[in-house]
Amino acid sequence: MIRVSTKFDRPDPELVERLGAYSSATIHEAQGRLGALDSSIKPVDHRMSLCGPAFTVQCAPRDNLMLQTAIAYARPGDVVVVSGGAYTEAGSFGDVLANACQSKGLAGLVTDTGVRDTEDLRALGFPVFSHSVCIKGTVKETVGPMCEPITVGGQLVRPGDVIRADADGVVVVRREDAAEVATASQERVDAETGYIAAYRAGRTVIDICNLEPLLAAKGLVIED
Ligand SMILES: O=C([O-])CC(=O)C(=O)O
Ligand SMILES: [Mg+2]
Repeated sequence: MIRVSTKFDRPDPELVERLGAYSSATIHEAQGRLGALDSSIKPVDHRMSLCGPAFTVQCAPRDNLMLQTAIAYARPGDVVVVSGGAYTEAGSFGDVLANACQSKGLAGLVTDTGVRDTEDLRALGFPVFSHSVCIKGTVKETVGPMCEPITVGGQLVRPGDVIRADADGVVVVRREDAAEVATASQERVDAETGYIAAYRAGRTVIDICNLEPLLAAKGLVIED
């Protein structure tokens, strides 16, 4: 017998909302360039984005039994994070399951395997981030872990960690670091807003980034 528990601590919803205000790239930078899932995991529509606690599940390759089970037990606001062993030649999720997720109020799905029915997923607007798009169907045979730490896109994802994803990619934030990362993200946005204002006012990259001493120290002489 395999026992799984669906009980885990979720982050404060206000904290999730705060992180959702920042882009995946900003969060990745703000937490010291950590947490980015492999860049091959991308939205099926660039307008899709999500932010929510991870509800993790491990599937056997080309088998979506546990993914279906996870959808049944995930809570509104959760992001279902699926490892299918990075098996690309399977369409483990499509518009039928997306309707099940959306009607439950789930925040989205992230997977290192494939999805299908992408035209319908785009029309539905349920946020789906996948490693591949593949028409090949899956079986429902293998039980496995749910709400346990898994590896997806080269990153460890634990249940309750915060997943933020947008057109640029997917980043995971440790639940215990979420408040600190939100603050650091705001600091980064403030700094970047300052850079943009300075560039628009006509200042140069050399000036703003103080590149002259750096380039000179590296022995670069520019004849302009
Ligand atoms: O049926 C499946 O297993 C996956 C799929 O295509 C859907 O959810 O529409
Ligand atoms: Mg389908």
